[in-house]
Amino acid sequence: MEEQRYLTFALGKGRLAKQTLATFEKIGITCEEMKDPGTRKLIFVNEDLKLRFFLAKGPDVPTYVEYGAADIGIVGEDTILEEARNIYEVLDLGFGKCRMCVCGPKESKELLQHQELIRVATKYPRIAKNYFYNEKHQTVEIIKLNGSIELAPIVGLSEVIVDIVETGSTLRENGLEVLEEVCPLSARMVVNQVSMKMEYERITKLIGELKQALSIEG
Ligand SMILES: Nc1ncnc2c1ncn2[C@@H]1O[C@H](COP(=O)(O)OP(=O)(O)OP(=O)(O)O)[C@@H](O)[C@H]1O
Ligand SMILES: O=P(O)(O)OC[C@H]1O[C@H](OP(=O)(O)OP(=O)(O)O)[C@H](O)[C@@H]1O
Repeated sequence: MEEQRYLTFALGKGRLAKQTLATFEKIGITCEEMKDPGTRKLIFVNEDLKLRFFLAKGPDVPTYVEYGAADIGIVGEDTILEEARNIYEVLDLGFGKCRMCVCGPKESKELLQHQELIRVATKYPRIAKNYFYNEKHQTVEIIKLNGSIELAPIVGLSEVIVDIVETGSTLRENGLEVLEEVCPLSARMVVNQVSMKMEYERITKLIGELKQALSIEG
C-alpha cells in the first residue's frame, strides 16, 4: 500500500492559535509539543496521524498555502481579504469574531457623509481601498500603518482609520467610535488548490469533523 503523505497545516501565531489548537483537540488531533510556551521550535509533527503543523505570522499563512508549502491554513478573514491569494476558503470556524470598521472621532462622520477627500490610516490598505473605491465610490488617501492604528486620528495623521473592532475598548479608551461597518470577520480554514484535488477525501473528512465539533450547520 502506498504510504500516506503528511498533510501540513499553517496556523496563525497570534490570537487565533490557542482556539485553533483547542478545536483540533476536539477532533482528536493533538500536538502537545506545540503548546509549550517556551519552545522556539517552528514545526511540529504528529507521526501517528501523518500531520505537520507550523506557526507563522498571520499574513504569511495564505502565502504558504498558495504555494503548497502548507496544504491547509487557519487564519482570519481579514488576512485572507487583504492578501488576496489564490486559495480555497472552505470553512468558517466561527471563532475569532470581530468586525472591520471605519472608525474615528465623531466629528469625522460628517466628512464621510459628504464624501470629502479624507485620509484613512490602516493596516489593511486593500480592504480599505475596496471599501471606499468600489463600494462607496469615494476617493480617499490611504496611509499604511503596521499597528496601534487608533493613534492616527488622535495625532492628526488621518481623519479616520479602517481597523478591527472586537470589544470596542481600544476605541473607547481613545475617544474614538465606529462610524461605519465594512464587514464582519471570523477565523477561516483555507486550502491549497492542488491539495484539495490530491487529498480530497482526507480534507473533506477533516472539514466534516470540524463542522460537527463546532456545531456548524451545512
Ligand atoms: N481584537 C482583535 N484584534 C485583532 N484581531 C482580532 C481581534 N479579535 C479577533 N481577531 C482576529 O484574530 C486574527 C489574528 O490577530 P492577531 O492580532 O493575533 O494577528 P495580527 O494582527 O496578524 O498580528 P500582529 O498583531 O502580530 O500584527 C486577526 O486577523 C483577526 O481575524
Ligand atoms: O475592540 P478591541 O477589543 O479593543 O480590539 C481591537 C484592537 O485590537 C487590535 O489591535 P492589536 O492588539 O492587535 O494591536 P495593534 O494595533 O498593534 O495591531 C486592533 O487593531 C484594535 O486596535
